[in-house]
Amino acid sequence: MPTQSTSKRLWRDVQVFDGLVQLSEAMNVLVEDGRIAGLWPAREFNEACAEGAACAGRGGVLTPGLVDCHTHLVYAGNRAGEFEQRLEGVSYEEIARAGGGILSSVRATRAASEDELIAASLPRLDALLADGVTTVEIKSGYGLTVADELKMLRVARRLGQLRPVRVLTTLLGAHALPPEYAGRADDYVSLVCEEMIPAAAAEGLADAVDVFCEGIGFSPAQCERIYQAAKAHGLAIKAHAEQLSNLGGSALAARYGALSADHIEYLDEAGVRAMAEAGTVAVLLPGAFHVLRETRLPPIELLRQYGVPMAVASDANPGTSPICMPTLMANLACTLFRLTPREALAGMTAHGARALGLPDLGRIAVGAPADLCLWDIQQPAELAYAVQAGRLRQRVFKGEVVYAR
Ligand SMILES: N=CN[C@@H](CCC(=O)O)C(=O)O
Ligand SMILES: [Zn+2]
Repeated sequence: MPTQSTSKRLWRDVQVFDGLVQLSEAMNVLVEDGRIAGLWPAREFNEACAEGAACAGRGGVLTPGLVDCHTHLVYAGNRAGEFEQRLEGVSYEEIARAGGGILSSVRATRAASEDELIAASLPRLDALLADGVTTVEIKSGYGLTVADELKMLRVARRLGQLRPVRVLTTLLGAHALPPEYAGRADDYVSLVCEEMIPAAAAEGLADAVDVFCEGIGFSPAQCERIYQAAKAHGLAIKAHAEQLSNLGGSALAARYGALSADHIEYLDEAGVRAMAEAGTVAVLLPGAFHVLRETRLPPIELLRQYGVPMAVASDANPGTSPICMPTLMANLACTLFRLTPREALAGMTAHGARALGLPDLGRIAVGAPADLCLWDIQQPAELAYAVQAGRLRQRVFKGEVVYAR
């Protein structure tokens, strides 16, 4: 893995997408001590500004490192068989109610050791990194016992030590009702609130708590109990909401100050308004929409009207989105959801970072952490336009060039 030793580096004559917009002319970008120290139009650039800086790259498009703010990267096994069933007309919900779906991945993940989960998950993480990711959120949710959920979170933390990437972890104990609690969902929610959340918080294993608020998941009342426990332990809140039906899960999450409500195909105007008022980010997951062959579109125009920031993420998981390519998500966000390429890229940078409570990330601005990608393309929109691996020339993490070719 090539690295450079100087801490002062200069990228020259690059087109810049700053996380929200494309800058109007070619720029020079100076990085020092892991942060962006200067940003000048290339034509105005004065060598004295960057004295002592090594030239790290010239030409191409510089973007913030991509932020994949919603993944289920850690799991064992796969669900290719269910993919075939769904193609034959069996629905995701029917498979779940028959004990497959998430519970199928739970069986495989419970049976796997931490090392086995690392071995299974690293290639997926590497695929994200090869496509420009510098920050990734990883959820638990395939353990559904205290020990197995903590195991997943530990694996997620270890992945962040094995590769130059920032990993945020989210406890998703309320992903599905484990079979041993059949008919006793409230008791399982008590386990999540009284044992899982306190244990994850005490061990520093979770940055946030998520729920699956859905008919095949948990009711709004059950989710609310989980949010109260998360808040009591100082953890941020997220929601899988309005994916298959409208239960008002996004508005509930917003009332608890959630960082994000994710999926949201069935979100209504009241939910959009609640999110706008709370500053809750809408996380769009076009991979799951595509794989489930969903037809109900998220309310993109309403989200725009109310000024709700829209993030875009891979939702990499074995069931609804077995896809580890964020730039493909940018393409699907445009083709399926009609986002503009600029919106899709903001969704994978500035707004993705905001969905993780990290507003300094995902930007190219003086003072921001220097997580960057240099791409061999002419203009930023190409990242959403073409689906093509191998365009990443450099990946920069905390000011270090951690990948170069
Ligand atoms: N909707 C719930 N959770 C995941 C899917 C998990 C699975 O099917 O394994 C999602 O984000 O789509
Ligand atoms: Zn998810």
